[in-house]
Amino acid sequence: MTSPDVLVRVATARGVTTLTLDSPHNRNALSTGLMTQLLAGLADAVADEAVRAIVLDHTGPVFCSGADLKETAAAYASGTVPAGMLGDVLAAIWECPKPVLARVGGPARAGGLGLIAAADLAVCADEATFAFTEVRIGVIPAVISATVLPRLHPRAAAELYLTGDTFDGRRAAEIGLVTASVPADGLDDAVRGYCDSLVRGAPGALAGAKELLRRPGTAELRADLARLSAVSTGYFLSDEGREGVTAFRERRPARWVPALDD
Ligand SMILES: C/C(=C\C(=O)SCCNC(=O)CCNC(=O)[C@H](O)C(C)(C)COP(=O)(O)OP(=O)(O)OC[C@H]1O[C@@H](n2cnc3c(N)ncnc32)[C@H](O)[C@@H]1OP(=O)(O)O)CC(=O)O
Repeated sequence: MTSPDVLVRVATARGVTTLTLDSPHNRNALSTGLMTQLLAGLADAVADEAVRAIVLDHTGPVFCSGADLKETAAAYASGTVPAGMLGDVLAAIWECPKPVLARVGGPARAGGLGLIAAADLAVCADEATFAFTEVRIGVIPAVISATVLPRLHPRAAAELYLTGDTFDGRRAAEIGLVTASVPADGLDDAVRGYCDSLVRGAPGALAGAKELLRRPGTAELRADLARLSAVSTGYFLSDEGREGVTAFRERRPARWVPALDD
């Protein structure tokens, strides 16, 4: 029997801590509770000298469905939305001195793509699907841009941010959103192979190599994320954001203004 209060499971073996998003009922949506536990799991893995690498995994069919739109809908009553914490999570992954690898066995949407892009390595199943759905919800991929844009070609970013269209694992690998896309039955072997390589590295050298990869530096990232969190909050609180989130909760198409001609 698993406790509903545990949204991120932690297991450590052979130098690798696996943080498993475990909220399948809402497709591992980025609720405040899940993000709090993810931040705690990351901090513990960083502090543990026995840990050389971190894997972000998931239970259920979906890697991550992005911002928790039901929590957001409920928060409208208080005139605010829980948008800021995602920036802290992305910064914690991006700045983590230990390599982080995302194991993506199923779909990821919007904020979930921020997690994948923040990770140093990401391996997905060919059948996994991806989409920057934000504009269809009336918001923009603001916070996640801090990690996604350094990975993507500007042309791919423009196409995918503006259309919200769904793409598969092979395309995700082509455009650099993931490191590799493999048949689903080879996913665990591929993840294990990368982890075996990662744990062979000297811990200090791994941290130093990550710092090189993160230039121009973490101060800029933090400042960028603070600004982007405010932008994101503004969109979630806008008329379009409220309509998109409400339409999601009511399981109906969003009604944008002005409406399209028939
Ligand atoms: C970070 C920033 C922005 C965002 O992240 S906006 C979030 C955008 N997210 C989405 O558009 C994803 C919405 N979800 C889906 O498209 C699908 O659920 C899925 C991920 C493709 C999975 O499909 P599947 O058929 O497997 O599951 P269901 O659709 O039947 O959903 C099951 C269950 O889960 C609930 N749920 C799904 N996604 C969310 C979510 N994001 N938040 C809350 N709840 C979610 C869904 O409502 C169902 O619940 P029921 O009670 O069973 O109805 C902005 C920035 O970067 O700044």
